[in-house]
Amino acid sequence: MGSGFCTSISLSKALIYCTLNIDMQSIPHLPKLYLHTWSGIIFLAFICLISMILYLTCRTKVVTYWPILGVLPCLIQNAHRMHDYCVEISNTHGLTKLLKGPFLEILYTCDPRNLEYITKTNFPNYPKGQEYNKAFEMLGDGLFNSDFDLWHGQRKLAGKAFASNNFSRMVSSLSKKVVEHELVPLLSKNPKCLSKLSPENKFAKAMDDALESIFFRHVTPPLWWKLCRWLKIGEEKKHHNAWETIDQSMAHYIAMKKEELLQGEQERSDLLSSYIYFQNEKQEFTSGGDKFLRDSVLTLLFAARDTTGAAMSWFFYSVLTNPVVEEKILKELNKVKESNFENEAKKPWIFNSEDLKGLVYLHATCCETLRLYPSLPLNRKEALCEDVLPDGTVVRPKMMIIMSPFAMARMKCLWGNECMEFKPERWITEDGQLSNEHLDKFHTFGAGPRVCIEEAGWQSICIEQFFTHGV
Ligand code: HEM
Repeated sequence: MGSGFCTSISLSKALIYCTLNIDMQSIPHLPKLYLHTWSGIIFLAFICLISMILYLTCRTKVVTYWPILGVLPCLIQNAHRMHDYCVEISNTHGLTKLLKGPFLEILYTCDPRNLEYITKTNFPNYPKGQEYNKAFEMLGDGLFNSDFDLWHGQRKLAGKAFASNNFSRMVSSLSKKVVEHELVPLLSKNPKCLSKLSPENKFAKAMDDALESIFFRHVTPPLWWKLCRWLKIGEEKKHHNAWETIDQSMAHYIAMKKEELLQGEQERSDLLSSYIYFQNEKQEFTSGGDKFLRDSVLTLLFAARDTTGAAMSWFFYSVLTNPVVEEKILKELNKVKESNFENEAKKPWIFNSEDLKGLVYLHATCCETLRLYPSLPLNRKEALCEDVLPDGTVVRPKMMIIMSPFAMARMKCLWGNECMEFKPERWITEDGQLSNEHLDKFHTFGAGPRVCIEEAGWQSICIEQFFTHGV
């Protein structure tokens, strides 16, 4: 090493002499300077070589541990394709993998036994956690973003609001009205109405921006996004602006609804009215004035809006790209049409939730859509105390746990060799009934005490909103 180093110095001296034709001995301190320059170049070359080796290994290996940085470079490199990356991790490293970086310890899992244990069996040990709460700070103290007693109180209130008969009646009739008087005419007159040229809805855009920036908060180190928030740059600038717009709109809706209720214009059927009623009744956890109303209703909007939108988009995509499935659904719907619609000539036929009850193939198609394209592809929890998961993995306090229903759906060991295929038939038993065989590995709605509040009723609400036939 020493002699090689000296040789390279002499060679370089000769090279410079030949090229520049300078008498190097005539320049004072030159050998010392060369020595510094060359050791610097060699050091840089060494760093480049190591980085290249690590880069190539990182490209071919799914999870690589870099010195000091741990898995951080791999996470950053794959942030834009996080869901596919989870599938790759599971296919190469197994259903559960510990990922470590500076100030970062993530336990990634898509093992159904672990998910069941975390969300149900030992639920109290796995709250969403402080870092999750900070990432979703925009939702305030709403149900989605709270833990422990506050969550319990909010969950009870939301349960009461959803259980009201007025609410389900209102959703049912409003959905039908929207389809009949707005969606169908819009689609018939202007098939490009959903293009980017449609007029911008400020509130909708703010909700999109907010969700996108919150996603980035989940996949970047907390210190980094907090610094960006402080500087109001990049995704955090978007977040800040979205927050302002959302707050203005929410304040407007709340004031409008209070006014309507004061005038006695409306019965208490929507969720905001229910929350105002709970507050007037001084029920537990409802103090906090308009902030309580804003946090509760914004949470429901966040929880319902994109989950349903994504599910419906993937549903139509899957049906359109699988003509055999489409044919089978139309066959089922035609039977309902024949028995329910006296005046066949009157199009479009708009089905309501009652009409769609008992349509096994349609239900199976929805389940298959939500299996392959879960609206919440990643879910996150934080461990309180040390624990051991059913697969033997040791969990340490404060460890971040990332669960991936998206990856779970793509595991051959769980769903068989045809796991990637869109096959509603897997949800139907031999005697034509809906099968509950797969429910233990179907975590699209979560499970346990924090299972999606709409889990039971989602199908009736969503399908009714969009299902039209004969347009
Ligand atoms: C296809 C549609 C939907 C899917 C796939 C879905 C999925 C989920 C998932 C995975 C969770 C998280 C469970 C957890 O943290 O462990 C959740 C929670 C929640 N969902 Fe949904 N959801 C859907 C639609 C809706 C709708 C329409 C509403 C309300 C109108 C809603 C309200 C909520 C609420 C309030 C929570 C929080 C529950 C809690 O933390 O206790 N969801 N949902």
